[in-house]
Amino acid sequence: MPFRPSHSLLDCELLNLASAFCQLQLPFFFIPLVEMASTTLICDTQPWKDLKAHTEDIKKTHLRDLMNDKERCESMMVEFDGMFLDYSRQCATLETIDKLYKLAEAASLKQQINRMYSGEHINSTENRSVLHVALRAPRDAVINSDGKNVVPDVWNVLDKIKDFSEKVRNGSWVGATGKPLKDVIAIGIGGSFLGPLFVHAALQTDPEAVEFAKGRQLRFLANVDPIDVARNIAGLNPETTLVVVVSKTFTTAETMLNARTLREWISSALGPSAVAKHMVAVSTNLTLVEKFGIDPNNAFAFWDWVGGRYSVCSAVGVLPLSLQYGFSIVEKFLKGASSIDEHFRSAPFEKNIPVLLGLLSVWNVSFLGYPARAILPYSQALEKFAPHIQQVSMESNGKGVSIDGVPLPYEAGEIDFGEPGTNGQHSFYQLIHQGRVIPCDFIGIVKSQQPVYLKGEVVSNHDELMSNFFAQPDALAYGKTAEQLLKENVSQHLIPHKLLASYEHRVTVEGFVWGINSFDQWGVELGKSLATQVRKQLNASRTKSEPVEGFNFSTTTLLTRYLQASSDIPAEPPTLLPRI
Ligand SMILES: O=P(O)(O)OC[C@H]1O[C@](O)(CO)[C@@H](O)[C@@H]1O
Repeated sequence: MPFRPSHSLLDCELLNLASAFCQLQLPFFFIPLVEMASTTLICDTQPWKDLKAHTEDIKKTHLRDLMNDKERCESMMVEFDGMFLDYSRQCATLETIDKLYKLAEAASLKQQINRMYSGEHINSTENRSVLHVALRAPRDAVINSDGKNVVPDVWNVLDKIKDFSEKVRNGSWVGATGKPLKDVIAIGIGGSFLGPLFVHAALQTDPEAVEFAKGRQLRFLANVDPIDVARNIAGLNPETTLVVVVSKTFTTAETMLNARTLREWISSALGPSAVAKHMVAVSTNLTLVEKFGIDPNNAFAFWDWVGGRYSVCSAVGVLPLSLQYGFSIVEKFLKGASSIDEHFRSAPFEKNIPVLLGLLSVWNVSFLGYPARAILPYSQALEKFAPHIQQVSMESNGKGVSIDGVPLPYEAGEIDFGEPGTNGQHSFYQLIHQGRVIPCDFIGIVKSQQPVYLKGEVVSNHDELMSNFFAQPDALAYGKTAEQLLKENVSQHLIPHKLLASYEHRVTVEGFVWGINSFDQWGVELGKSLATQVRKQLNASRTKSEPVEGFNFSTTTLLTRYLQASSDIPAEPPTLLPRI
């Protein structure tokens, strides 16, 4: 069982030292013991073996030569609904692509896609359907889970969001002191934060969306670090602020402590009864929503068949974004995602953008041995795309066992990172150019929403940006690998969801081929469990001066020093809120 060495640097002025401690985690701690099935792993199939052998041929070719083959390059270009994918800079020949289609067949990829759309419980370890596609389905669509068409429920919530967000925006829903609620703080973490933040960042530069957002602020509170609370409430008035608590489970420690902190912020300013007008919730767990003190009528539901990291098209993203930009803008991007869903479901693999992206990821990771992937949008509006896809991809496919619980003899998952171009060129591109081979996704936008032309300049500012978008892949092509996604002049607020849906399905394709469950996340439970143990220890040490015990030597040493250095914190401090 492989150890996952990690290290953290606890360098805190309170401790006047920089000390690192290493802990070895056993990543399979929480995998539920499932019946070891005798299913064949994909690596035991002939197409996998053929691709392994083919790798030797590929290593003898040079991308420079492949790029000179016009017919090859032309056949590696695909477009759909304003997206143009050029994957000719991949270290692959037409024979490679054919072999990948055979691998897809061996993985029953088409059948698995069909099973997902038909609502089968493909998330077998949690016994759930996987139907985030239903969140953006047209009102008259029929998508079943457990024999029930879920689309009417989806639209009941969307209609409720439309109604509520319009009331808040037009001032017919006001706060406890009768003032309109012009600012929103959305509390959530992981999938309850990263997707909505990505879309918000993209819409902030869209002139139409900006017009709708005039006079309003939307902020996101994710980290339990009180600095994040302070930053979020800085300059805001509780009288004109609406807090949206976003949590699929309504149990996530960070989110619930932040929710209690902001409930205190509101109550201490406006009285306890103000919570009813200043706090609403998004969750699947309406019982815990009510127990927290939020009226269930002010809760916006979603369902277990929506994974947290796939939930941006549920009330998780739609509510905060509708409050900020209006439901009509949000409804448009749901349509963008839905268009990709239909494409993914029905397009033949050779024209199917998410399938091609997913198969090429498997090729890079499992055959060429390139575990990392750089996501490089040449658009500052997409600055939060890579952080969102990090969770979608790495929490989905960062697995070590097959969906049947069989330890994998190959690595699954990709190490995703990225920054907008051209910023990355002045940061980590040197390593990609001359250090390691890292497959790159270059994403370009044809028309900027913010055109700037200066007299006397050779090109517009957007063309300056795009000069790099076109240059970098060629600079890398000689020896490295890159894909290019060119977004045509679709309006900005359609792009986030076409990209988002394309990458959601890309990750799904990878998981289907690797034979893993991309829709559970048992691996993160260990950390939550250990944090609970430390939390209890800190409380016992601070309130009853109990010595640190039950931890390994390193953690005991650091915890003891932390407690000593922060011993001036009173055991029972008064309620303290940020001072900013
Ligand atoms: O929406 P919740 O239930 O608060 O969970 C937040 C996040 O925590 C995780 O469960 C673990 O990181 C994610 O899958 C999820 O998006």
